[in-house]
Amino acid sequence: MPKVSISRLKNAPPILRVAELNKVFKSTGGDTQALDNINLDIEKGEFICLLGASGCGKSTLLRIIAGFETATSGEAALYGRTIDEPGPDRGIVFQDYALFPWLTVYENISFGPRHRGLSSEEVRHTTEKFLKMVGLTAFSKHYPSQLSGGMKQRVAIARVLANDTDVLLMDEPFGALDALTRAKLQEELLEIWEQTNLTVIFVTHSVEEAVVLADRIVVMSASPGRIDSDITVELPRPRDVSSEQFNALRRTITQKLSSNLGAVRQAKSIISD
Ligand SMILES: Nc1ncnc2c1ncn2[C@@H]1O[C@H](COP(=O)(O)OP(=O)(O)OP(=O)(O)O)[C@@H](O)[C@H]1O
Repeated sequence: MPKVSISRLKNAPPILRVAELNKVFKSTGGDTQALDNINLDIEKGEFICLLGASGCGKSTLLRIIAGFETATSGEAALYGRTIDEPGPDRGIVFQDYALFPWLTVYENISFGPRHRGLSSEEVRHTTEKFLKMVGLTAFSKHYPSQLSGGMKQRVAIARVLANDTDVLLMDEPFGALDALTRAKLQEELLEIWEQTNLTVIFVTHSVEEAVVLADRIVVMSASPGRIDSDITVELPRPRDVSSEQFNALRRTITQKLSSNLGAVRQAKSIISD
């Protein structure tokens, strides 16, 4: 029995709209067009993976949605409001955890709720709820340096969840983890996603990770960063990585990425000739 049917997404209102968005980085070495005319509508509750080769602009797009970076033209809007700064409606999880090393696990997670002005009872309730959700209740008094990579990433996820965020932005969050821990955290993330109303935008290089996780895979191509294709994943959950359908989709997407890479190499060689 699939845990989540993608039918739960039908008719959900779009909450995030990226429209005609361009990003050019100017530097003394020349301009880099990181993103070229990106258009993307994301519905509430969707799990989107941004997938593409290094340099295709995945992180730049995520950082613009997070409000850390501004578009050169076009816009990203959440609930109809242009994003021009970070906000509590979006939380970001990076590959390198970005925890406060001087705070315990409990204090890292309770930091947001305390600064939101919740009562001490609400802070305790929220912190304990998310500690439990990520399976770290027994480690609440540990410091980040006393945790494994997987545990640190669980704390980072719990910290974002405790901020009562709507959109969870994840930039290759499991990229530094070993294969087994990565698979476990993917499973846990999907469980959390099912228990909450979160919209997830997840950046990855890994085709397999995207096919395991996503409702939609947005495949990007580089130089400049563009959306190459937007693929709805109809496979039931939990997904069987050894199934024929899983592998057929993985192959199709890998071929797309390879042909994108080939086109970029060809374009670069024409430019440099
Ligand atoms: N602050 C910056 N200044 C100048 N150029 C930048 C800056 N940030 C990114 N770029 C350039 O923009 C392009 C897209 O970079 P970005 O990091 O978004 O790609 P990515 O797909 O996330 O890559 P990776 O998978 O390697 O992290 C690259 O050519 C990169 O060199």
